[in-house]
Amino acid sequence: MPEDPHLQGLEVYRVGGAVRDARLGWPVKDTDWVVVGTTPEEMRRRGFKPVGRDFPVFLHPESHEEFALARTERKSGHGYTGFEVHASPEVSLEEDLARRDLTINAMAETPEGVLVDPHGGLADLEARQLRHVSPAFVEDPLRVLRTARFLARYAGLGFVIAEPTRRLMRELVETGEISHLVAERVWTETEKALTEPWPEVYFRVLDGCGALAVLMPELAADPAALDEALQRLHRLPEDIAAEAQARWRWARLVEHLDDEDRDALAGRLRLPRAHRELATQAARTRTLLARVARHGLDGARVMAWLDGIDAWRRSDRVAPLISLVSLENPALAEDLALAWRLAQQILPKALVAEGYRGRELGEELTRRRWEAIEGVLAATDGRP
Ligand SMILES: Nc1ccn([C@@H]2O[C@H](COP(=O)(O)OP(=O)(O)OP(=O)(O)O)[C@@H](O)[C@H]2O)c(=O)n1
Repeated sequence: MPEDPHLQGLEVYRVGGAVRDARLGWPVKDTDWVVVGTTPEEMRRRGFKPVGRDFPVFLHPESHEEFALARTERKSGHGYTGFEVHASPEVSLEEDLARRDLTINAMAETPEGVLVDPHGGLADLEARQLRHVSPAFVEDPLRVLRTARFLARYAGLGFVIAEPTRRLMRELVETGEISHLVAERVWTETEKALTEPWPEVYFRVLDGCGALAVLMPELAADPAALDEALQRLHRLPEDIAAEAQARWRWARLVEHLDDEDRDALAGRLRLPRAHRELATQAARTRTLLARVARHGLDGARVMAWLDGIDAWRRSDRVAPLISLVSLENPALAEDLALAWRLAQQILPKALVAEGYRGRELGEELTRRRWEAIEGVLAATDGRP
């Protein structure tokens, strides 16, 4: 790096997550840099590509790593828009580090690897403490969620949130500041948290400081149900794609809510449609499990479930949901798989060939599928 011609004569420091994670022995995702003592014009002249909307950030012409000009930030209102950014060649590295959220995120390092650590980040890293840098922590309520998310990532390493920081988090809730967060920021942070190794920790931290009751009141309303939901986060169907993990975890988190509460929550957070749909499917599957446990298995319940998850049009949905069922009731999962396989073989095309049309076609299709399912259930002894 020191001999990189694009950086010749520039004062640059590695900052943030890269410095932290390297020292933790955690995989370093991408490296962010701070540049001190220069101007946007000079960065462009060196071939850096400006990308920042709200503050001056540039992409390196070759490595494409992010280089931000040192800046200070001051709160000037509620929420995200309420920030005054000041970037100029006079802003020092120390000033830039002082605006950051947690001490472990406020360390910098020269290209040669010399640590600059004015806030005791390394000591906190070693003591496993998430601690705020300064009282300015309260200037951005998103930091409550970020701190919860970092704990969801590092809890297994023994990290805790320092008590004074917990106090500031509660303060951000009590002053109502947390309620100014826009849905998009809340969901972005929550979705990231759902991909962390200990996602349940995120929700426990938010619940503990009162933020969950403000941001996701449907989840906070019933502590016992929340507790169970958090335990479910690690119980997912087999073989789901990595990109689907957050969606599945979310679905498991909210599957116990009634339709109205689940919709209200999804609406408040402006969830993407795929998340809403999967949550509904998980809820329908939960209903099926409960009905079968109470009343036993019959064709009507299986049909209601298949209709409820829109299985006939979206057959790809069925296998993962059956996998979900098998976590709780493997015998039922086997019956469902067989019933579904047979019912799926009954095709509209064949009925058309027999002369069925329109409404009669639909009714006959349902009747035969039902029959196929009943046939399977009668033949298996898996009925509770
Ligand atoms: N509300 C915020 C957002 C970001 N930061 C600072 O900006 C840095 C970069 O933010 P981001 O890329 O979101 O976090 P990382 O620490 O790099 O973590 P991740 O591993 O999740 O990317 C953080 O380290 C932190 O110092 C902050 O102080 N307050």
